Amino acid sequence: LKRLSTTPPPLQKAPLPSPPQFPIIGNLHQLGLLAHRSLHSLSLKHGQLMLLHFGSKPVLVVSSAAVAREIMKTHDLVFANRPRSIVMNKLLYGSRDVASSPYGEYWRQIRSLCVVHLLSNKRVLSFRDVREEEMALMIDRIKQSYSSLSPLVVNLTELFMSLTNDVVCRVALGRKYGERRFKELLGEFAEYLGFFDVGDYIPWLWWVNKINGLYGRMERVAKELDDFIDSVVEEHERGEREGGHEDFVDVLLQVQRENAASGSPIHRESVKALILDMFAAGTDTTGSVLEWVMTELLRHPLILKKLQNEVREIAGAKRTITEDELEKMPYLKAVIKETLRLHPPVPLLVPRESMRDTQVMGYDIAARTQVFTNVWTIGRDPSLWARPDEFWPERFMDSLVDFRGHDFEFLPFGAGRRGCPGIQFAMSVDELALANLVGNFDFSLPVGKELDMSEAAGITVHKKTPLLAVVTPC
Ligand code: HEM
Repeated sequence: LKRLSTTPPPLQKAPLPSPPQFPIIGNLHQLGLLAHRSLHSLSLKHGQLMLLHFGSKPVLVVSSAAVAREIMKTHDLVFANRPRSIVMNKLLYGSRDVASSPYGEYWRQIRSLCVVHLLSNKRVLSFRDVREEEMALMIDRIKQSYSSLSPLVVNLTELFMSLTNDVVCRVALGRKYGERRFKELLGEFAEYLGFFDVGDYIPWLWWVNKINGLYGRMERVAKELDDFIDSVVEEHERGEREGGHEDFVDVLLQVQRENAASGSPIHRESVKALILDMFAAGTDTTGSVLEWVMTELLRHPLILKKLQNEVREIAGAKRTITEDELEKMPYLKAVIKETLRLHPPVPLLVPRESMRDTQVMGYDIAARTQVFTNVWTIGRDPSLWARPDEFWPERFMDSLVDFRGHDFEFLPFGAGRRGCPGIQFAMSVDELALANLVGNFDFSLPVGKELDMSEAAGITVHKKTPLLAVVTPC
């Protein structure tokens, strides 16, 4: 028999956590420079469904239409969650927005508010004159800078970002806010949104970005943006806004009043988070489509010519294209689709997370596995697309394939419950801008300039270098 000891055994030191197997990275896109491209190479080697480990987190990488269908259709509910993110919590009022909110009753309410009141077809149509005015301003600005004495080189990247920002500003806040600091803040905000935070994957390293000051910088940006949006909301509440359109803040305040009366109040922070979501999800993405479409058209002058013929024939001598006329421009729509296939603005979609253990294509997938769907790779899959790497809009002319989330080989806006609710909004801006640009101007590359096709890092993928073109009124 062993004698029972009354003295407690010495405390065992807890084993130190083993060093991370995964390199500590600052930005998702440094995961082999550009994530969607490096994940593409990995999937060529390892297949269309890969399970990686980012620190302590299992991460599923989907690179085929068949697996995407399993995730976003067959098991859409299981994968309807978004992973928790320290960055989103800091920037978006504890993830009270639609895009980063975890799946559940709150998300259902706020998404429905967004879909029914802000982004419905009827509401998008009601902003038609805002879009048409902004297009006319853009065209005038270019024409006024033109002189027949020297070629006019336009920074199209800048032009498109300012266009989409102005449209979203007017629609969401009621007027344009051109102040430099506001634009800088939105720029920093967008940059932080794409940040790959090591603390989300290796929890015991949560302090790294606190110590290096990054969280502090994010909190300052979030606070400044909050002060700004607060002042805009207060201005609306005091009824100080001059005339004009009913904007998103008006709509949300109205819904807030109605809900308060019926006993289910909407918090002020939810209103502000939704407004910020419109900027976060709507400006960069919509601008990126225009940037890539013009890049491809500069590379393919015959396609540009064919598009100009279609647009100019319908516009006639007046040149200004209205939204009604877009319906008569199937080639324009095909050109935009082809751009979205080759250059999806959000190539890995917004990450999702499984809510319980499940099976995908016969493999066991644990609860809380994060999912990246590489729609960039799927859009170039040679088993689904003829001449996959070629910019060939004709492929869409007699095809029913569309980007609304039913065709899993073409998912630039995602699909299922968490699919993008802003498709109508984005397409109405992109189609009108493209038609007016190619209707009014000829485009060529500046002499001696090569087209740089490289992509910059970020959750939304832009060109690495700004797109410059010689623009000549016709
Ligand atoms: C060409 C432009 C755009 C592209 C390519 C795009 C793409 C996407 C993608 C890939 C997602 C995630 C889908 C998923 O998880 O399955 C998403 C979500 C979202 N988008 Fe867009 N988007 C665009 C424009 C817009 C616009 C203009 C708005 C609003 C003004 C918007 C609002 C949202 C919101 C609120 C979500 C979150 C949905 C949720 O989590 O329930 N997007 N978008």
